[in-house]
Amino acid sequence: MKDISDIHGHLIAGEWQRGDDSRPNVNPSDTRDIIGLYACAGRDEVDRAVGAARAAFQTWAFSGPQARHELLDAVGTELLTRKDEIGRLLAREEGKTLPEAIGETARAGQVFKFFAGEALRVTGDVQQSVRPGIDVEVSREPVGVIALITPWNFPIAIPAWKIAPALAYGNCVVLKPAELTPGCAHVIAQLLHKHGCPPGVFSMVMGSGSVVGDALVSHPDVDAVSFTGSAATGSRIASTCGGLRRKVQLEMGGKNPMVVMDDADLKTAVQACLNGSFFSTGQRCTASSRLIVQAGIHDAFVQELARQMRALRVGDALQGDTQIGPVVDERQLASNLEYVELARREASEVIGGERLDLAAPGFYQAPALFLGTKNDARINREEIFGPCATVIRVDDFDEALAVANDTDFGLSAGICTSSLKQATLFRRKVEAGMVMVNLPTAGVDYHVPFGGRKGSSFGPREQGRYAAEFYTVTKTTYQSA
Ligand SMILES: NC(=O)C1=CN([C@@H]2O[C@H](COP(=O)(O)OP(=O)(O)OC[C@H]3O[C@@H](n4cnc5c(N)ncnc54)[C@H](OP(=O)(O)O)[C@@H]3O)[C@@H](O)[C@H]2O)C=CC1
Ligand SMILES: O=C(O)CCC(=O)C(=O)O
Repeated sequence: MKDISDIHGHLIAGEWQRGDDSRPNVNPSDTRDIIGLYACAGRDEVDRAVGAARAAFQTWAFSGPQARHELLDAVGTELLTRKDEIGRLLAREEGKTLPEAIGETARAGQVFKFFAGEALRVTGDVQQSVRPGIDVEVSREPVGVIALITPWNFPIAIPAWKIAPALAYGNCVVLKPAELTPGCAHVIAQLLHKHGCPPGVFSMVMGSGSVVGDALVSHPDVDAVSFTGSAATGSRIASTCGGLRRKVQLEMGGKNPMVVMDDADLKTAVQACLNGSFFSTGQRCTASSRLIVQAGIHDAFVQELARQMRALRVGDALQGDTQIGPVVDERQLASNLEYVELARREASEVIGGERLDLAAPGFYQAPALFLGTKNDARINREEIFGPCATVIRVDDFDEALAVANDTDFGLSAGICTSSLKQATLFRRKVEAGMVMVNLPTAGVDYHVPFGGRKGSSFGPREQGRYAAEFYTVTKTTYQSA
C-alpha cells in the first residue's frame, strides 16, 4: 500500500497538496527504478489553483520589478549550483544522458537569470501625438493568469522558459507538466516556494492532459495559454482558445531538414547530422529528421554517417559512457518501431532501428537511418520523435531547397556547405523559424527567440526579449499636457 506522505504534491495557493490519487514516475532506463509517486489532480485542484492565481494577480502585477528580479535570480542561481544533482533526476526520469541532462538544467538556470534581468528592463514608448498638446505613452502590462502546459522531452528547460518570462512580466502562473516527467517541474516549484514566491503567484498541478490540461485550457478565469507538445494537442488547444478569444502560444512538432551539399566538409556534416538526428534519442522538436543530400557527396556521407551511427553506445542514461539513452516510454517506443516497419516499405534500405534488450529492463532502440526515401513518403511527412532519420538524394541546390520547404512544418532547418553564396541563399529562402549553417538543427541558445513557422508554431515567439510579446499586453495612453 502506498504511503500518502511519500507522494510529491501539487503546489496550490502556496501550499503542498497531495490529494489521494498519484502516479509512479518510472525510470525509462530501468523500469524497476521508481523515482517517486507524484500526485494526480482533478478539476477541483485546477479550480483552486486558478482561483489562487486570480486572487494573487493584482498584487503581483503591481509589485514592481525588484521582487520579481530577486525571486527569478535566486531560482536561477540554485538551479546552476545544483545542476549535477537535478540533472541526475532529469536523466533518471526522461532518459537523456547525464551530460545532456546537466546541460539542460544549467540552461534552465540561465533562463531564470536572463528573465531576472528582463524584469528590470520592461520598457515602453513615449511618442508625440499627431494632435498638439497631447502626450502618448505605450506601456506593457501583464496579461493575467497564464496556464502553461509542457511536454516530457525537455522537462526542466521548457517549464523554465515559460515560467520565468511569465513571472518577470508580472503574470500569475498555473503549470501542468507532462505526466511522464513531473520530477523536474516539481523541483522548480520547490525552488519558487523556497525563495519566497507569494502564494498563488505560481501554482503547479500535476496530472493527465485530458483532465488537468483540458480543465486549464478551458477554465473561464485563465487569460492565456502557452503550450509545447504534439501538433494534434496543439490544434485542439488553439480551437478552444480561439473560441474563448484567449491569447495562445503553441510550439509543436518539426520535420526539420538538414541539407548536405557536395562542397560540405564531410566531417562537419556527419557530426552535425549525428548530433541533430540521434542525440537526446531524437526526442527533440528541432531534431534533423530529413537529411537532404546532394548526389556527389551522397555515398561517402551515408557510409560515414552509418558507420558512426552504428558505433553510438545506447544504454542507461546514468552510465558514463552512454551516448544515446532510452526512448521515454513503451508507447513512444512502439510508435517509433511502427515507423521503422513503415520505412521497410517506403525506403530502399533501413539501417538499425531495432529494439534492444540490455541488462536492465528499459525502452532501448538502436538509432536508425532510412535510405533512398522520397519526400512524399509518410516517413518524411510525419514527426517520428525518435532516433530515426531519413535520407533524400537530390541533384542540386534548388532541388534541396524545394525539398526542405516541402513540409507542413517549419521549425528549424540546416545546411552544410562551404559556399557562402549557398549558405546565404538558404538562410534567406528556407521557410523555418531557425536556420543553422554548418551546425546541427537542434541545440539553441537561451537568450534569443525560439519558434517556427507553418504547422510548427502559432502565436508570438518564446525566449529572449521577444517573449514579452506573449507575456504582456500593450496599453496606449493619451494625456493632455
Ligand atoms: N514539440 C515538442 O517539443 C514535442 C512534441 N511531441 C510530439 O507529440 C507526440 C506525442 O507526445 P505526447 O507527450 O503525447 O504529446 P502531447 O501533445 O499529448 O503532450 C504535451 C502536453 O500536453 C498535455 N496534454 C495532452 N492532451 C491534452 C489536452 N487535451 N489538453 C491540454 N493538454 C493536453 C500533455 O499532458 P500529459 O502528457 O500529462 O498527458 C503534456 O503535458 C510525440 O511523439 C511527438 O511527436 C511530444 C513532446 C514534445
Ligand atoms: O534544440 C533545442 O535545444 C531545443 C529543442 C526543444 O525545445 C524541443 O525539442 O522541444
